[in-house]
Amino acid sequence: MTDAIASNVVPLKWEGDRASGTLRMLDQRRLPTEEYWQTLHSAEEVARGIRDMVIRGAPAIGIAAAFGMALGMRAFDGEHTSRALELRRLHDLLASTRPTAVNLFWALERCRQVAERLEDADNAALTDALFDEAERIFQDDRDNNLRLGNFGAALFEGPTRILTHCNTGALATGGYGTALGVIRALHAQGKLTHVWVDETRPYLQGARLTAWECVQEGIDATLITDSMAAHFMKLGQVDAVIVGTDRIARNGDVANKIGTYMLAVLCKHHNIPFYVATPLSTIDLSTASGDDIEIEQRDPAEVSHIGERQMAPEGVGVAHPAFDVTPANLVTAIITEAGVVHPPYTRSLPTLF
Ligand SMILES: CSC[C@@H](O)[C@@H](O)C(=O)COP(=O)(O)O
Repeated sequence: MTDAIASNVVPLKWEGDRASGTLRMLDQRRLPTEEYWQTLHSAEEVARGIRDMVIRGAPAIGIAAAFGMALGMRAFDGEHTSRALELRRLHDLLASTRPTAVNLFWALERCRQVAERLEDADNAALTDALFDEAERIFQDDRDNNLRLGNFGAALFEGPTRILTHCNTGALATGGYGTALGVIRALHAQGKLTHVWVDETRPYLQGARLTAWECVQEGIDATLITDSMAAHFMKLGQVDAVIVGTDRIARNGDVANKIGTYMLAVLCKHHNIPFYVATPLSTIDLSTASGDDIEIEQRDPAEVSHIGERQMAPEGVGVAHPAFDVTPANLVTAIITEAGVVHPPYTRSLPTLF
């Protein structure tokens, strides 16, 4: 796959050799004002990085978890007989970090299969194979994004104004991005007129990260609060909405950043297409519908405060579901590296695999 039009932004990188090297993670909590790379040595540190949102975005979480498994195995010097127990512990540690993004569990399952295949190999060989797998997951995700970006861009003929939500770019993936990957491809093909970037309350992934990626890439973007989307749609200034996803159920229901469902309803009202861009690794055919997807509940302080500053009075109740589920009937099409599928998703999604 060509790298020619890919951005250079990555959420993590390996530094040094496998025996003593470290995982470097770009601390996304400090962007856009500071580019600070954390240095991680262990599975425990990787788990903390995912839980604390140093790294976030469904595919990036999966990639980090795979490196966490490799780092965990590298540190293991026990007997072969206790290895299965240690692998289980590492799996559970990493799986407990965030519940909604299925890529986390998908990547850990790939690592489990590697360990199963190498059951009789020594610890060093298994560690090496887990590093190989983590690198493959990383590289494949980037390649898949480039593919799906081109499939997505082909849906648009002329000058296009896109609205997007949360951060689905290079920072959230192995590189390039899903929804932001389609936007990058449109930009590269000269078809993109403008991007509306939802700030994405309360964690501000749009304002802090998508806006930063657009500026880095020279993409003409305007930051809006989530509540302004309807206004610009009514003015006829949005041609399509493209979002990413943390998990798509078998019936096509889409879990994504809180506020996504609201956009899909607005699109229906304004007769605007609502697209979801995703690698196949985020499609979970084992989950029947969105009702079965666990929605992460995050710290209320992320809603009541902006940074350190308290915005709400003590004593008020605060809710913070980090994701919502958009019903399949509001989704115009799902864009993947294997092509674009349309409703009914119960029929079209399985054809992708
Ligand atoms: C390619 S990223 C798709 C989704 O993971 C993204 O839209 C999103 O909701 C990220 O949520 P986050 O809570 O920042 O991890």
